[in-house]
Amino acid sequence: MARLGIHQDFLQDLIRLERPVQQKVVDTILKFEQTAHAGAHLEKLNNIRDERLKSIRIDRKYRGIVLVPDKGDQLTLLRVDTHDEAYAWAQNRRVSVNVATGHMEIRDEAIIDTTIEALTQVPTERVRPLFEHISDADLSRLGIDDQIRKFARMLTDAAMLEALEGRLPQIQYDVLFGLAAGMSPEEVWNDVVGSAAPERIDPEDLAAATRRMPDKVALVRGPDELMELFDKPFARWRVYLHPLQREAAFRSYSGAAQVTGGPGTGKTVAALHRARHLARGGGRVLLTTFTATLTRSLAESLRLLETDDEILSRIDVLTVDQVARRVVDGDSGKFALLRDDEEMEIWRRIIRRRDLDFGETFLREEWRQVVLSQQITTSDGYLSAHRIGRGRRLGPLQRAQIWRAIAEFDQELNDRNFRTFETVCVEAARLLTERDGNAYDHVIVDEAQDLHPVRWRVLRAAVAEGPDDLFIASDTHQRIYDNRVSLGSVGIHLAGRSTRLKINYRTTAEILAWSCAMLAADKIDDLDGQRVSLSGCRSEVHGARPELFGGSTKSAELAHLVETVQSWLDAGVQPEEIGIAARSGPLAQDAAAALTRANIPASHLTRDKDGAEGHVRATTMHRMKGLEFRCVAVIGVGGNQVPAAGSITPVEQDAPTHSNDLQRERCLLFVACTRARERLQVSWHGEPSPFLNLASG
Ligand SMILES: Nc1ncnc2c1ncn2[C@@H]1O[C@H](COP(=O)(O)OP(=O)(O)OP(=O)(O)O)[C@@H](O)[C@H]1O
Repeated sequence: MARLGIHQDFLQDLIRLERPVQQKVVDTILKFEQTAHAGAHLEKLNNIRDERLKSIRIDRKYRGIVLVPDKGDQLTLLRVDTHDEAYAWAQNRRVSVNVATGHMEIRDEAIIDTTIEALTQVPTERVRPLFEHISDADLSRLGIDDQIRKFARMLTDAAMLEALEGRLPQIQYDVLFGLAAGMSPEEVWNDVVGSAAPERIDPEDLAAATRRMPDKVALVRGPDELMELFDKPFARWRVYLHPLQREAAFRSYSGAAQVTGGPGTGKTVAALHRARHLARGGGRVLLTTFTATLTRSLAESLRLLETDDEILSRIDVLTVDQVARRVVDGDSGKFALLRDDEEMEIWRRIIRRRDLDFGETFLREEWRQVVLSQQITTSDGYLSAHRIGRGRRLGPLQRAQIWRAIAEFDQELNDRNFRTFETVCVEAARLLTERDGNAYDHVIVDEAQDLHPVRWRVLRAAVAEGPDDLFIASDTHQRIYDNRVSLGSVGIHLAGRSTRLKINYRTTAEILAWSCAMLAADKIDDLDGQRVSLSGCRSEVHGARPELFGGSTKSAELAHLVETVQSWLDAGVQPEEIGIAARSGPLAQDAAAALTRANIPASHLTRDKDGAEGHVRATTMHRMKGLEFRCVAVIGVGGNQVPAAGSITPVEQDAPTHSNDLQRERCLLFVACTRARERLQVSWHGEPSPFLNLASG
């Protein structure tokens, strides 16, 4: 029986159609699938360049254009439009197989032919061809076919290429664009084409080409699923998975495995599919991450993916702290959990009592990052400990002083039955290790780059070492807290079981490139200690460049913000599709207040308060993690605010920590900027932040 696949680009068009037309498309697809002889519904088109394009009747007014490959029984719906528009579209198009990627691609052959014809008439003797330095062999290797090569050889500047954007096959356009921008063929291969095609490519075999791109063409499991896709267009990830996402999510691993990749490359999506896959296999699954806000959004997404309550009941979506708390609560009765400010007060008291020459933040971080991280329990252990990443050198006398302060802190917690999240985790890891039987069969960790070693130990102890035990999604370019870990040191060994995702589905190529440039000089390792870079992370969607604005005062900046938000609303963006990020909570609050004063509904998102429906959301850069918006304004990116002075260790006190702090602040700005799907505005008042590349906005 023939089946009809749906091309993603077509879905985007369909979302704009009226509801009754959408319903008729669904009915047509259903009818099509129920008929043994697919050809019964398809009509031949006249005056067509590509005979494999046929038409399907939706109703009196609308037609669909379907690709019918020469062999195979999967047809693909490429477009739905009014009768005349659909026919005009099909008449000019040709579908082909890209010989580098093996994917199906579509071009407006008519306009490319006309352009070549027009360029033939233009005398070019004195102008250098744009791709003079690139050989034919390189162009072919990068998947440029005869027609596009002929066109490319006539170009003398990049604007001529850009004029045909959307008309050339997308990958071939991106290849030429990269070369025109000065990238070498090798760089273009890595960045645009990606990994080599998995098998020998037959340029005539469209059926195989379609199968190779499940993230673009998908079979939908029935009319309900299709209708839901129209309702929730941003939930397309439930159906369209890239082959690498599919592999990461559904593969069986002999031990712990990880998925990495730049922002928006679908790591969370892979983690969600994996959670469902393992739960469907009967396992008890923990899906976890580091903040409650993130678990709320994971739980919501999971409910989009899986509706069967029985399967859902096998998946716990909890922060690591919640897991630890459950274990400890069940075992040791009531205790008081210290708030951050209460903990700092205890450290301050100890410093006063002992007349120490260290600040409370330094002592607390020494305790967290050296003592707890390395599970140090004796003064000798601390005297000989490596203090990697802590910078400031300490002599034996200072170490002895610090150790006594830490012992006093421990004592006070014990005497008063106080705990911090870290000590709860330490206890939970111990209890889980002592217990017979593990809490879970599989643990899946999202945003893993931000977990402290004590939390990793809880996770390690919650699942027995073995096949499919831990699945870790992370991007160390997005580390926004100070927690660094090498997985080996907490008993997690990946042994090369790692998948790197490269296609960004969230952000436009323009926003992504601008944001990635901010981290270009940073040296960043992954959780397994391997150097990683963002090169190769790309987006296939193009849009406006980020806008930059500097105001002379804070009120001028906020006034500009109000204007920008109003212009986005006027263009049809819904208020809840707009996010405002600031380095500090008070500035986010001021932004929400300025918008409200201008009669734009806005709320300030905090730890306990999600934004109201129908409101623009303003929050801190930290809280932006895990969110995404069509339009994002990152505000207050001034020299005095980003990096935040209070978060940077002075260079003269500790140079390595100073540069770690700067990197973390850059990553934070990077995270905020990469939450934008379509539009990004970055603004400041006074001097701009040194992190901003003002030339490239
Ligand atoms: N295969 C896909 N097809 C379409 N959209 C996708 C696909 N995979 C992911 N997306 C969409 O891309 C966006 C980013 O996905 P996701 O949050 O999983 O990325 P991420 O790598 O976890 O991002 P980050 O690291 O920035 O938090 C989401 O809107 C998601 O719906």
